[in-house]
Amino acid sequence: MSKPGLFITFEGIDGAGKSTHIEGLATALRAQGRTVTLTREPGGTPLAEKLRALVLNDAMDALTEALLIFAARRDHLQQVIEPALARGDVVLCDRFTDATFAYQGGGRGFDFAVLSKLEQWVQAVPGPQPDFVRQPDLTVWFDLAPEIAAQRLAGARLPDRFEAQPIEFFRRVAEGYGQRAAQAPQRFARIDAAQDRHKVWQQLTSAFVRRGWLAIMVAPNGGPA
Ligand SMILES: Nc1ncnc2c1ncn2[C@@H]1O[C@H](COP(=O)(O)OP(=O)(O)O)[C@@H](O)[C@H]1O
Ligand SMILES: Cc1cn([C@H]2C[C@H](O)[C@@H](COP(=O)(O)OP(=O)(O)O)O2)c(=O)[nH]c1=O
Repeated sequence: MSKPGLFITFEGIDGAGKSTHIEGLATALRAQGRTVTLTREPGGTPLAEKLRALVLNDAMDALTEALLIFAARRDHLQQVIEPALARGDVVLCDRFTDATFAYQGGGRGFDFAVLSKLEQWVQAVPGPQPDFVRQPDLTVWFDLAPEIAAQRLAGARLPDRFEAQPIEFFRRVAEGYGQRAAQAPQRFARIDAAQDRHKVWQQLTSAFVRRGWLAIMVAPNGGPA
């Protein structure tokens, strides 16, 4: 029988080091026989990528921003994530709803109750129970002080609407992630992202080995560590 699908999300403030490791993890999982769907939010479908370009570049108020992000999420869930999980894929998704609570809720100060309502509507999909709401099986949280993230990003790339925010914004975003992790501790694996790349990779793969999702510790190229 084929293995059940797994939905894994990656979170953290900009510059925390997510992108550095996601592809390596996909390679490691593929090397162990899993089919991996690698995707991101906002985005992941042609429509959601158009919405991403608007959200990252155009000025708008906080409600418009939240609605566009959740609209993109609904399309992404229906077109990509749910079909992949139904096939038994491992879905590795760079950001998901925790980012909305952290950035729109924590960062922008938008109403958490409204975000929770949108989460319930948008993530309601056919499932084992009639009122099933899709949530990640695991959320890997790259926890990093905003000061260190800012140093890493300085000059690394052209900032978008979020990356251009002052450090206080990222303090609130980081707090938002902390709150979400405290609300669902069993779903979160916290990574100390201040460590060097190799140690971060080791923490990341350990979280998968502990859950039986990777058989051995593997190097970023898919080989033994
Ligand atoms: N553990 C680390 N130590 C130092 N620099 C890092 C580490 N991990 C990533 N970086 C660098 O920090 C920057 C941001 O990393 P990135 O993976 O793009 O972050 P994110 O995707 O979370 O925004 C990049 O220039 C990357 O090379
Ligand atoms: C998914 C999501 C992302 N974002 C923001 C966080 C990031 O600054 C930006 C894009 O995320 P990301 O893809 O991580 O950016 P990059 O590839 O440049 O590292 O969108 C939100 O504000 N809310 C959300 O719900």
